[in-house]
Amino acid sequence: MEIDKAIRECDDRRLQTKYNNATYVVQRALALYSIEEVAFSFNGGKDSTVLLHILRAGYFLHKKGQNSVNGDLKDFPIRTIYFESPCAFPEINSFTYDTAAIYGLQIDTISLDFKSGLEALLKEKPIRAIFLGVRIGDPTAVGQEQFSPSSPGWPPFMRLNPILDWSYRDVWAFLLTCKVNYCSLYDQGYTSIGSIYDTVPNSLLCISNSSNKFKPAYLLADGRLERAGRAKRPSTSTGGQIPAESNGLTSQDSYKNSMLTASIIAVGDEILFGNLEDLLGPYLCRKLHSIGWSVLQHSAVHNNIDSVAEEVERQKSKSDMVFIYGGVGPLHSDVTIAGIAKAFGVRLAPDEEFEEYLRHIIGDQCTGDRNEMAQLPEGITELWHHDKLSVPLIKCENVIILSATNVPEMEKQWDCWIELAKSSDLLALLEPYVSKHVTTSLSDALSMVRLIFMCPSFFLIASD
Ligand SMILES: Cc1cc2nc3c(=O)[nH]c(=O)nc-3n(C[C@H](O)[C@H](O)[C@H](O)COP(=O)(O)O)c2cc1C
Ligand SMILES: Nc1ncnc2c1ncn2[C@@H]1O[C@H](COP(=O)(O)OP(=O)(O)OP(=O)(O)O)[C@@H](O)[C@H]1O
Ligand SMILES: [Mg+2]
Repeated sequence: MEIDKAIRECDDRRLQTKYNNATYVVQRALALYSIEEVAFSFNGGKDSTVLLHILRAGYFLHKKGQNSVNGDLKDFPIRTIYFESPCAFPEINSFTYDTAAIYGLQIDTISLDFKSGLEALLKEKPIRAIFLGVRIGDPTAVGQEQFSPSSPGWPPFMRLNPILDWSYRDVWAFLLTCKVNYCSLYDQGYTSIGSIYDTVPNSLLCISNSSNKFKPAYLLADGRLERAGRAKRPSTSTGGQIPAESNGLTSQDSYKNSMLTASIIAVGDEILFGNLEDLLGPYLCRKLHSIGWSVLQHSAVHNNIDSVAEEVERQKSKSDMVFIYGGVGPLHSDVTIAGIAKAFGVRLAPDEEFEEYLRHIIGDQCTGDRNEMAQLPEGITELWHHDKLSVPLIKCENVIILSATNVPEMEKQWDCWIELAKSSDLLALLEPYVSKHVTTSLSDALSMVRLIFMCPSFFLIASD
């Protein structure tokens, strides 16, 4: 079988592992469901083209176990569904039908929306599971596993996502290594294809001396920018810009003129054993105080997922912002990020954008098929990039993760954080604050306390 052969003969270990895992998912699904009970959702896009060949290879390997296989191009009995739309690119339509003809796909074309179309299909056919080319990083992938039941409100079926953990880079490595056809739009600078109304070529591939000539999609160096050619929808991903609604604080107005609160969490056994003097916590306390924030608590916890999770869970609801440092790195004992994911009840998932930053630092020294440091809490993570930082600051809702291990590094990260916060709506919250001293002739301390409670803003006044 040509796909299986091409992957086994290539020398890309990462691709081989991704391929083995994906075809394994296909084989397990085919062991669980009969051929009549599965369907393949194919739309001619690059991810579903990868999936087509993974399914062909997975089916071949499944049948090989039963000694009843010929590996022919047209040996593909899985029902294929295509939701046709008048808004689709003609190139996508023709590629879909041409591919169906080459590989003998039995295509059911559906002209309804996804949900109604699936409802009608499932009434008519015994389908129980559908293969999709969804990948982590797609807006619809959040919370999905390789086997994910359809969402509440959708007809009941299993979503099968064999290439869920593939990156943009993996997709192109596969298509080019296997030398299979893909839709011609990808050679014209399109990197992710939606409808004709929301998709243009990716401007990052524009050939500099020409406004309408683009390089092919596989030359996009940073997979995180795959959707740069898609019309913007509300999203948590920032691409270096900080969205107004994402400062992690609940309501701006309620904070105006009142004191913002922070908690600081240090993670590290060495601090608790007394082997290391913690200089970073006091530094952060001073910095927070200098911008008028009140530090409610500064705690230290063990390098252990549950200790981090419990402390983050406590502090994130108590304070406006939580700053956490220590336990961020490549060691097995570095569990801060896993603890934060646990505190928010989300899983760790590969973050393609973060992986690209790490790749630039580690370069070719990066071995293996998965960079564990690029696993970040799914659906709640924003990367705040600053030119002075080699990797961005990581923000999970109102928790800021600082990877500094010494004061000069912390100073740099703090300065960058302040600058980035100023460029977002956090600016209003970082307005200079004025501390005023009063002298009173009131004789007893109790009267002084009363005065503080009656007009606190006199003691802490925002500049406006
Ligand atoms: C076969 C199939 C099954 C789907 N199942 C679900 C589902 O269970 N829950 C859901 O919210 N969306 C489901 N969707 C919709 C997708 O999540 C998503 O909205 C769709 O692929 C459009 O993506 P786009 O807006 O990026 O083009 C399904 C789509 C397809 C084609
Ligand atoms: N119109 C459709 N008909 C059938 N399946 C679809 C359709 N739209 C999306 N899908 C399914 O959802 C998956 C994810 O869609 P998505 O647009 O992210 O990927 P793609 O179209 O394969 O590639 P690209 O990201 O380049 O557009 C597809 O691989 C396919 O399985
Ligand atoms: Mg698409």
